[in-house]
Amino acid sequence: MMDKGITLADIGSPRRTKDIIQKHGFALKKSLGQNFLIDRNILNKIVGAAELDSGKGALEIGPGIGALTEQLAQTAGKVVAVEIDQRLIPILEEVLEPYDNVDVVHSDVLKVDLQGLFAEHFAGVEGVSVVANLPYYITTPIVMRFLEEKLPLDNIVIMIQKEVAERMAAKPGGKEYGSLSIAVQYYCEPEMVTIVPQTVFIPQPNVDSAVIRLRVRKEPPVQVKDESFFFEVIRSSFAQRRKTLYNNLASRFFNKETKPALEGILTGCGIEPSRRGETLSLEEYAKLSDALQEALGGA
Ligand SMILES: C[S@@+](CC[C@H](N)C(=O)[O-])C[C@H]1O[C@@H](n2cnc3c(N)ncnc32)[C@H](O)[C@@H]1O
Repeated sequence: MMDKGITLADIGSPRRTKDIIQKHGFALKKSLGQNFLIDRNILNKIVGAAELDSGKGALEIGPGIGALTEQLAQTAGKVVAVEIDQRLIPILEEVLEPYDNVDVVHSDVLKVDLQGLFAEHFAGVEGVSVVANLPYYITTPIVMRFLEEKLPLDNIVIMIQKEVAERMAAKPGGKEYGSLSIAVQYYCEPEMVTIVPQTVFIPQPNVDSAVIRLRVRKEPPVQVKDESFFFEVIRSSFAQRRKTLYNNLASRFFNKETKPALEGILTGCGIEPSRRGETLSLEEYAKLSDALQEALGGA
């Protein structure tokens, strides 16, 4: 396939990326996390991890100049790319012109009506995955928005800062394990796909990156009576990492008079009060959240 004399499937090559940027006089904005991918091997790994086929859809966040979008368009049945930067819209329309299965939406992914977007663009599609080289400054709010809205997703395959990927995949006991690990693992099964060197971007970021696949669960692995209280308990348990679980929970949920009950609640769940939040498993948090809620009169 040819596009004005240029071979397709190469937006992500260093040469073509530079040509597109130069032709449009585009100045990359650091504040929007604009580090564009210029490595075919990494692009292939991202797309491969999303397990797409011609019946499936891909939602890309932040297409930039379309390097990943083009690979997705060649693999998925339908691609929707949400880009915040108005200056990139005409560029995307031009470079993606040969593909009739791509819709570019000019919007902020944190504000766009995701349910409406799914209904409008993915009707009749068998399964949708989020696939993105994310703007790192808002990785966590983006991922949490997709998970909390309970969109019908198969996978979330994202390039993110390596440390954040490690936190998402962390198991109890280590220093990376925290409220992000638990929230992500409640909704998904995380799996590291690959570590990515800084040299595959223009311009190069100051941090190391990783691609992670979050396979979205059909059902959470634990049942809780009240999801929002469960997450509140988790956040409170990590409020001050040096404090014990007992002290963190006491400052959030108890006063002087009610505090003596906490020890019994914890031991009743088989949890030593002197443990720290980072040692508890998802199952233990589920048990603790239900017991605390009952004791506090919320059940
Ligand atoms: C790391 S770049 C990735 C560009 C391209 N996908 C690639 O891999 O080369 C992040 C992209 O996200 C866009 N972006 C930043 N904040 C956004 C937001 N809130 N909503 C949608 N797009 C956003 C940026 O303008 C940029 O195009």
